[in-house]
Amino acid sequence: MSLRWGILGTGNIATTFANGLKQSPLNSLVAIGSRSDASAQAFGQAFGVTKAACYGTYDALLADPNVDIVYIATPHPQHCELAIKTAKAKKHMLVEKPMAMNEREVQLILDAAKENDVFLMEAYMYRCHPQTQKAAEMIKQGVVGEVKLVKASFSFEGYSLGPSSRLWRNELGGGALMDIGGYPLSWARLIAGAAQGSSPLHPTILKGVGNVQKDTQVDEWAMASLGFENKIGAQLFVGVFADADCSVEVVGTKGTLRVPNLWRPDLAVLGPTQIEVSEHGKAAAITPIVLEQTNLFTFEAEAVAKAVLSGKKECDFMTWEDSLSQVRSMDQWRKEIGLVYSADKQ
Ligand SMILES: NC(=O)C1=CN([C@@H]2O[C@H](COP(=O)(O)OP(=O)(O)OC[C@H]3O[C@@H](n4cnc5c(N)ncnc54)[C@H](OP(=O)(O)O)[C@@H]3O)[C@@H](O)[C@H]2O)C=CC1
Ligand SMILES: O=C1OC[C@@H](O)[C@H](O)[C@H]1O
Repeated sequence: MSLRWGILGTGNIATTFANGLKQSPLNSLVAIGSRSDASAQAFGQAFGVTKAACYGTYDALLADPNVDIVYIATPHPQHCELAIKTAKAKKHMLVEKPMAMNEREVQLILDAAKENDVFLMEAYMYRCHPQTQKAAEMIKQGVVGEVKLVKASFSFEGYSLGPSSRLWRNELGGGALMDIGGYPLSWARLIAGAAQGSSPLHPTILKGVGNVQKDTQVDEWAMASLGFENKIGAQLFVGVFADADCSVEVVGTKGTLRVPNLWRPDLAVLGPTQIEVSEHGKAAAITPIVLEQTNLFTFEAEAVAKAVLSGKKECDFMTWEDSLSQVRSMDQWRKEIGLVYSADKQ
C-alpha cells in the first residue's frame, strides 16, 4: 500500500519534494493545490497528476477523498491556518519548517492534529538522512569524549532572490532566523541529547544577537549562544547574505567531529557526505556515508510513510515535543534580536 500525497503550494520546495516522492515506492503524488488554476495545472502536468486533481484552491485539494496526506509547502505565515484545515479534513500532514510563526500557532496545530487523530511532522528533512543519524550515534558512543560545545552554521546568498522573495518580506515570515535558524538549533538540541543518550534537549539558556534591517524588518544574519542542562554549550550562526559557512562541529574532551555537508547531503556541490573525527591535534579520520539512494526528500517521505502506515502519529526523527522545543527556542531567539511578525500581535 502506498501513501497518496497532495501538495499545497507550487513553489521551490514543493517541486523538490515532488521529485523526492517520485523515487519512493511507499509514496505517490496524487493531487496538487495552488492559489491559481494555471500553476496547479503546470505543476500537475510536470509530475503526472491527473488534470482533475490539479486544484486552483487549497480547500479543493483538502476535500479530495483520494488524498491521505498533505505536504504544506507555502510560506511560514500560512502554515498554521492550512495545517488546522488539513487536520479538520482528517488528513495526515508534513508541514514545512518552521512549523508555524510562534508557540501559540504551533500549539494550535498540535491540538488540531491530536483532536483529529492525524499524523503530523515538521519537515526538518536532514534529520531523516542516514548521515545525521550516524553522526548522532557516533556522539552517543563517545567518539569525541565528553561533549562540551556544538558549533553550527547555515548560510546562503539570498540577495539574488530579489526583494519580492519571501526571504526579504516581513509579512511572509522572512529573514535568516525564521528561514534557516531552525537547522542549527535542531542539530544542537539533537546532539546535546545524543551526548547523554536521550532525545533532543531543550536549552536552559539562549542569548542572541542579529541584524534586523530597518527597511525590510527582517534579519540578514543572526547568532545564538545556548546552554543545556548537561553543561553543553552551542554557538549557532545563520545568514542570508553570502554562501558562507555551512558546516557543523561537535567539540569534546578527546576530539572534534565535523560534518561538512549536514543540511543538504543530496547536493554534492555543497560538500562531501562524510563525517570527520579528529583527536585534538591530529589528522581527521573520515567516515564516508555511502548510500544507494541519495535523494534527501525521498528519505524524508519514506520516514513519514513508514510512520503513517504503521499507525503512528509522530515520526521519531522530529517529534511533536521536538517541534514545541524548537518554536519556544525560536521565539526566545527572536525576542533577543527584536524580530517581530504580525502573528505575534494576534
Ligand atoms: N526543507 C527544505 O529544504 C526547505 C523548506 N522550505 C520551506 O518551505 C516553505 C516554502 O518555501 P519555498 O518553496 O522556498 O517558497 P516559494 O516562495 O518558492 O513558494 C511558496 C509557494 O507557496 C504558495 N503561497 C501561498 N501563499 C503565498 C503568498 N502569500 N506568497 C507567496 N507564495 C504563497 C505559492 O504557491 P501557489 O501560488 O501555487 O499557491 C508559492 O509558490 C517555507 O516555509 C520554507 O521555510 C523552503 C526551502 C527549502
Ligand atoms: O529550508 C531552507 O533551506 C534551504 C534554503 O535555501 C531555503 O531558503 C530554506 O527555506
